[in-house]
Amino acid sequence: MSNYAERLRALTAQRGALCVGIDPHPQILEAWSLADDVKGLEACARTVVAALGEKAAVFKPQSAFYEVYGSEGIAVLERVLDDIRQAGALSILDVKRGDIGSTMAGYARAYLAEDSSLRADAITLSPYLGFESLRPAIDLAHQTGRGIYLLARTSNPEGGDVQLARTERGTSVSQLMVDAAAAENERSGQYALGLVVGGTHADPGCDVSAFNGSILVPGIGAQGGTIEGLRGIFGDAVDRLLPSASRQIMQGGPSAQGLQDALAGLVGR
Ligand SMILES: O=C(O)c1cc(=O)[nH]c(=O)n1[C@@H]1O[C@H](COP(=O)(O)O)[C@@H](O)[C@H]1O
Repeated sequence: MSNYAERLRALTAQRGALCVGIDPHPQILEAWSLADDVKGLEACARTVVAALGEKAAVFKPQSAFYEVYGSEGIAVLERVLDDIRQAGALSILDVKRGDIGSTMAGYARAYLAEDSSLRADAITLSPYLGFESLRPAIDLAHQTGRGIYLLARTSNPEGGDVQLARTERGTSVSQLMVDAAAAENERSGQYALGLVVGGTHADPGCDVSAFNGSILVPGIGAQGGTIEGLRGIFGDAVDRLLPSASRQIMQGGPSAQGLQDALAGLVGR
């Protein structure tokens, strides 16, 4: 069985390194003339995968927009994750979970176990209860060949309050996470751990030049980040980036052509 890092490398080589966020905001539903209900949610999310499923390497549904509609919204999320699998693409389920280890084991089973209906190829996790609190998820990801993206430096302006704080040794909190993830990748040899570093900061405040996994870069488009700006921010690490845009692509819909043009506008740059 190939692991997440290997699958990601193979697929981005074929389809380009871009992640399509599937965030059916109420404003997107309205712009697509869909009702703000579970039927509108399903039509919106599954239209994105139908139009782009064989063109993009990675899709990232944001769980919040599905959870809003309760159990029926979660059922839609399961079908969207299945559509992504059927299209031969990879899924990153954006759940940003983080909890004490014993609870983390539950989240890990929900998203990373082979027999879970909500399984994804990778998930986003928050390491701010301590890197080691994520151990059950890290171990399960290694067992099932899945991936984890750790929030290191988020795209939002408030993130710096915590992530740029310095320890008594002068290292930023985000750098601690970068270094912990890199060490875990070296130890396991699976490179299952990636980072989330927003594409919205001229200086992200952590050095990822020696990082050995994938770097998810949200914030492209609606939050002001650009593909052209990535080399200036990330230097040579640009080859390990997985830029991600949600609204910028979904605003191209609902037509398949409009979505494909929006995707091509980002990948082609
Ligand atoms: O983990 C994420 O994907 C994420 C981390 C981060 O630092 N910033 C960030 O915007 N995101 C997510 O990326 C998506 C960004 O959406 P757009 O701004 O529409 O492209 C949302 O689903 C956010 O929750």
